[in-house]
Amino acid sequence: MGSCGAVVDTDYRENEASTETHDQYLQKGVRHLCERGGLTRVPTKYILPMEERPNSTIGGETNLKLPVIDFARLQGSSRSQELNSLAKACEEFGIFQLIDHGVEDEVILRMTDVSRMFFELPFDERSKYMSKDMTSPARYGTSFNQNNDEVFCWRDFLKLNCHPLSDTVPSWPSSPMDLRETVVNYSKNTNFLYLVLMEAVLESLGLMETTESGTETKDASTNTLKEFEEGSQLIVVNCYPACPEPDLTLGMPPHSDYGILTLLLQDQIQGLQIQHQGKWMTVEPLPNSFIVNVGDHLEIFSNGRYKSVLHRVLVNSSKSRISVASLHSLPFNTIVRPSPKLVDEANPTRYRDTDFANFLEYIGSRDQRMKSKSFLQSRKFTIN
Ligand SMILES: O=C(O)CCC(=O)C(=O)O
Ligand SMILES: [Fe+2]
Repeated sequence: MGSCGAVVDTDYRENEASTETHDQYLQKGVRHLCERGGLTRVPTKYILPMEERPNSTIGGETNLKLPVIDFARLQGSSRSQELNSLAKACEEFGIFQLIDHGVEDEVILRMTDVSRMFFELPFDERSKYMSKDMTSPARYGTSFNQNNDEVFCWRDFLKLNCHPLSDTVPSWPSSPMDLRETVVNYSKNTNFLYLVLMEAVLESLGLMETTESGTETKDASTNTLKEFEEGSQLIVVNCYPACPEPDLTLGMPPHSDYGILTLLLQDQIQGLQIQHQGKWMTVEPLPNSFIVNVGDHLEIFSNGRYKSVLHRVLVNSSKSRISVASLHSLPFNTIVRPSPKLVDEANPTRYRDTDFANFLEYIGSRDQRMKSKSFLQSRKFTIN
């Protein structure tokens, strides 16, 4: 471990003016670190303690075929069957693959292309968007929570706030030239999928009212659906450069996503793992699909019936990997609590009321690597 630090420290001293500390150098991100070429070891800052390394934890070898939900069937005559599968997937896995989603190949292809091109820009161009402000409409950064992370993870990101688009887009990167148009288009498509999925989620939880004639009405759920429509959307483009020592580090530490649902687009390079029945399992990429995660807020809203999924990202020594996560949440100032219809004597409220401010406070307070699902744990009552 010591010699590894020394190798990179030498590299760093040659490269940078002496006023910059090694830590400040690493704050510029993994791509910046790799760009000079010839990196043969990972810097000490990225080396996880033995017990947190990818191969030291249980599982990891096994590939997992996730439950598959067919978006087209969800809207056709097989809806009730598909709703059952949706409920089962959210209860048992907290994650599924969404196929037949109707988003055009062109929209997806352009999104992955523009993402790759952004990370290939010169560092000075990317760094214009570096910011410590978590609410900034465009934020380039590295690791998970680079201000607090004791050990860094092997990932750079670009986070684009999509709500409301008319306010936020002008602050997004103007380079690559078609980034804004491409992300707007992509975000509208994923937001549409999200809203249709949420209607299905509400129905699968028994929260849609039915009239006497048997036709569905949204009346009782109108307010809830409206809140979802007015919710926030954050596009996170993740870049995991090839890593010289992938067994020592992670692209992302174990975490659950804090919002309602995440729609994830990954390329064909493996890396995502979920924890299932106590074991880390690798998610096999399925072409033309989105991966959909249950987030902490949906676990709370469903009073624990649907489970947010713990996941992490492995890196590899030969290929750079790109993923695009679209995180959907309720509006920032909304209090998230279990739906009253899912609370009764047999199922008392399991979670404290929570909002975005609680989350920000929590995330700012500790090293993310140690937290896993503990934000959610901190919102749990310990009565049962
Ligand atoms: O890159 C991936 O596969 C997962 C990304 C992720 O978990 C996230 O952005 O929250
Ligand atoms: Fe995630």
